[in-house]
Amino acid sequence: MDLAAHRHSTKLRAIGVETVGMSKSFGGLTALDDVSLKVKPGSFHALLGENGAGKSTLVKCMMGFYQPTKGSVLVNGSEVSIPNPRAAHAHGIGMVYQHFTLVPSLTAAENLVISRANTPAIIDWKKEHQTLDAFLETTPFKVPLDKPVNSLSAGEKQKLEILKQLYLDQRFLILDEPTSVLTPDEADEVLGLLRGMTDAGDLTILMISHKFREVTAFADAVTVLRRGRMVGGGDVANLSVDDMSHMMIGDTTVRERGARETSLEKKLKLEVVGLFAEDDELLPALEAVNLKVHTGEILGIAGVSGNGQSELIETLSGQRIPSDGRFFVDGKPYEPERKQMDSLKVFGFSEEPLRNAAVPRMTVAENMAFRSFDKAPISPFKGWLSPTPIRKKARELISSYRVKTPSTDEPIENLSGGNVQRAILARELSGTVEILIVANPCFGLDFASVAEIRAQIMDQRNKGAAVLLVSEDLDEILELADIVAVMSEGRVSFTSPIADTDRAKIGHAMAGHQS
Ligand SMILES: Nc1ncnc2c1ncn2[C@@H]1O[C@H](COP(=O)(O)OP(=O)(O)OP(=O)(O)O)[C@@H](O)[C@H]1O
Repeated sequence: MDLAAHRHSTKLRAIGVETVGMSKSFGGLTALDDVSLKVKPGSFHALLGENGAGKSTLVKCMMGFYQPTKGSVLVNGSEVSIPNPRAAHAHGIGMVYQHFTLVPSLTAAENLVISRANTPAIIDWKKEHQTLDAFLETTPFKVPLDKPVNSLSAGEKQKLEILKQLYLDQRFLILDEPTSVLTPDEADEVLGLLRGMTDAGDLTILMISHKFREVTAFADAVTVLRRGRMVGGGDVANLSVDDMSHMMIGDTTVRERGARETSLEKKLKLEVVGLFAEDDELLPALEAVNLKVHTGEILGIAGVSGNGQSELIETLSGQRIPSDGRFFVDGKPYEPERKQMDSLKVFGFSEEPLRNAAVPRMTVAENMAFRSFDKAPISPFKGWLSPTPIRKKARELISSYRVKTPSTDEPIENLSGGNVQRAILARELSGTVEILIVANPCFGLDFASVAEIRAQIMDQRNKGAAVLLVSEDLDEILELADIVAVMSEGRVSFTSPIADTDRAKIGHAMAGHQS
């Protein structure tokens, strides 16, 4: 029997990992302060904490991406040295990221085989397939091996990411918000399978999550971080959601969303007619999309990512030229370019704000001033940025949107993901808004920030804004939208007032079934 076949025939068992007194500073900032986390072998452990609490820093230290300032890692009780991710892998510690890392044009089998450090120069595919089949027998995850990855659903891709880690013999998996790209059914399926493997003692999971529902349904233990310190945790069975949220934010009050007001007279505000667009590979991404958004209304676009939503947002915000179709605002033709956006008060919030809507190396204050940088009082003379009003305005926004930053002068790229998002949203929502176009505004945010941002969006709607909300989070659509439209393969496949539909019907349409 060859080595790979032998490896997969001996059943590998879950391993336990601990951090002892782990601290990490970035310059003067202590991101992690004396954290001792114990994840028992075969447990499903959740790591909770608000944005910027230190979760990513902790797991990056465990994975060898960062060297801790102090502290150590134990694997099955023995101290190990993890100078880099390769060393973490050698100790059986692997990580599954929010975003996919597979090669789209290769098959699942090819992706697995090339992921091995010891892939031979000439691959004996017959033998590899036999080994893969034998390996699949040992896991509950089933994925078609011979299809290119780009033809798999998001759920299948996520399963393949996990399979890849198991194939590489990682028996301690760190998952960073693993379900953010999945439909609710896919999320439950993937987490259920993982829970089965932990119960069987084959795997240990450490999952970063902001979703209490997932933590209570699938995790058995939890650790909560706040401002870099471990503030609590224990068995999930002994903790309520209130206990966990209190550990996360202390006595900070969570903003309640205002009621949905219906008194305003509705008027057609934004219309998309016969929109066609291509993606970056020049393949059809949008086909004959028609949408209407009225004043004082939120149109929620649901769908699994990659079904045309990004292209829709990009065409509406002038970042992609449509191949056909027209936009109207107040019944008049609309071109999404800066001048019209300003005069018609169209505001937008794109996905991945650090990449698409910010200049990473510039300061928080400068990034918050972008929208208004060529207008008084920020710039009394064109082209000259006046730092004092920029900082003053930034300080106001930082406090009302609870952006955690050491100062207004910190480069925005040093903020945690959630805080970059809050800074950009603060910038976009701070003026008078008539049309608001937002994509996944709460992606990766902690529950208190989610409540805050959703309240802000509802406020804008109640004040009469027409809101187009693209979201992969069905709970967000159910909570905010007046009308829901589902995008599937570049088309609007389903539309309904939210009151006349439900989670199952929308989920069904998201999965690509015609109803
Ligand atoms: N490379 C870095 N340089 C400077 N500061 C950093 C760096 N990485 C993280 N930080 C800071 O460390 C703190 C912890 O950030 P971290 O990303 O670990 O938080 P998190 O809990 O993962 O947050 P989120 O839920 O938003 O992802 C934050 O204040 C962040 O600004």
